[in-house]
Amino acid sequence: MAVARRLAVLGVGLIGGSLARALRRAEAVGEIVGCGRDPAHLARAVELGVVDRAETDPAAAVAGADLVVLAVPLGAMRAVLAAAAPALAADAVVTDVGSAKASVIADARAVFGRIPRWFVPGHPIAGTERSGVEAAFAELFEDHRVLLTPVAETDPAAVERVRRMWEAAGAVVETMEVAHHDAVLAATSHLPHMLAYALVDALARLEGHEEIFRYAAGGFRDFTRIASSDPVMWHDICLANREALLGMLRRFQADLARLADAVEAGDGETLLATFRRAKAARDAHVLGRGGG
Ligand SMILES: NC(=O)c1ccc[n+]([C@@H]2O[C@H](COP(=O)([O-])OP(=O)(O)OC[C@H]3O[C@@H](n4cnc5c(N)ncnc54)[C@H](O)[C@@H]3O)[C@@H](O)[C@H]2O)c1
Ligand SMILES: O=C(O)C(=O)C[C@]1(C(=O)O)C=C[C@@H](O)C=C1
Repeated sequence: MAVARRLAVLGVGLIGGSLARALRRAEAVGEIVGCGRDPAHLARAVELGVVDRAETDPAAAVAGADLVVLAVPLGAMRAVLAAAAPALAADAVVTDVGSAKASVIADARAVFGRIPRWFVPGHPIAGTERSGVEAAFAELFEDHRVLLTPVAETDPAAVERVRRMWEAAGAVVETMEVAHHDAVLAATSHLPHMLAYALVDALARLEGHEEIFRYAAGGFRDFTRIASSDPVMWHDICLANREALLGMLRRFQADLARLADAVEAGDGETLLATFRRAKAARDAHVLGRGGG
């Protein structure tokens, strides 16, 4: 069943491009119009068949579109939404894919003076450490969760339209309260990215770090994969979700300090108890589960 006659994707990168590919493969949309800052990047998106045509002006991209997806970094959301706003069609539903939700809702309120009933905040819990349209693929969202965070003003019909869009892309859609979303993602996504960046950066600043990295094996590679993610994107996420992330960072600092104290005291019991509790939790809740 068609989700949109014309889909506008503002930000044709990993997420926006993957969604466009998925909806095209599902034959769920008519024309797909892309928008971005870089004409060469946009030309590539057209050349790859990810979008049918592309515009550098958000207003030109959304003109006549009945479904609009904001897929730019969080730091660009407000400017792009403001540029698109005057050209939004009366029947357009607008959603986003931002990794934090309160900040995007604040952006919508800043642009429109209220939270539009046709704006449905969303977040696909799926991705990779890569960026750009070349990294986009149709299967990215299959069996992964998408969290929609409607607020009191949000039109239920608009929520259902966005739900159908994600389901056409193969995702499993859930709704979540805004602050809870930002707290949960601070724990499961934003903190882990901070830790991966911090570890690699700490080692990279050591004297003789070349030798250290030479002897880094699978464990280091696994743990630090996400440190290859786009720094601007994660700069934006950390500042957009500052309060929730700070709470998790302070909690983690205290837990790490307790582990350091146990090492210093030769307190093997505390180390064993911690490691056993963590292994049991990961085996029970993370291993073997489907998507994000
Ligand atoms: N990467 C992930 O794993 C992941 C997962 C879920 C959600 N997200 C969210 O998706 C959004 C996009 O992330 P991505 O991974 O697709 O990034 P990306 O860098 O692959 O794509 C972003 C696109 O937006 C364009 N862009 C940037 N600033 C712009 C501007 N001012 N005007 C117009 N276009 C602009 C870029 O040219 C690029 O094409 C972010 O808000 C991010 O939080 C990312
Ligand atoms: O799999 C990855 O590489 C990701 O970073 C995806 C990931 C995450 O798991 O933290 C990153 C950002 C998102 O907002 C959602 C998912």
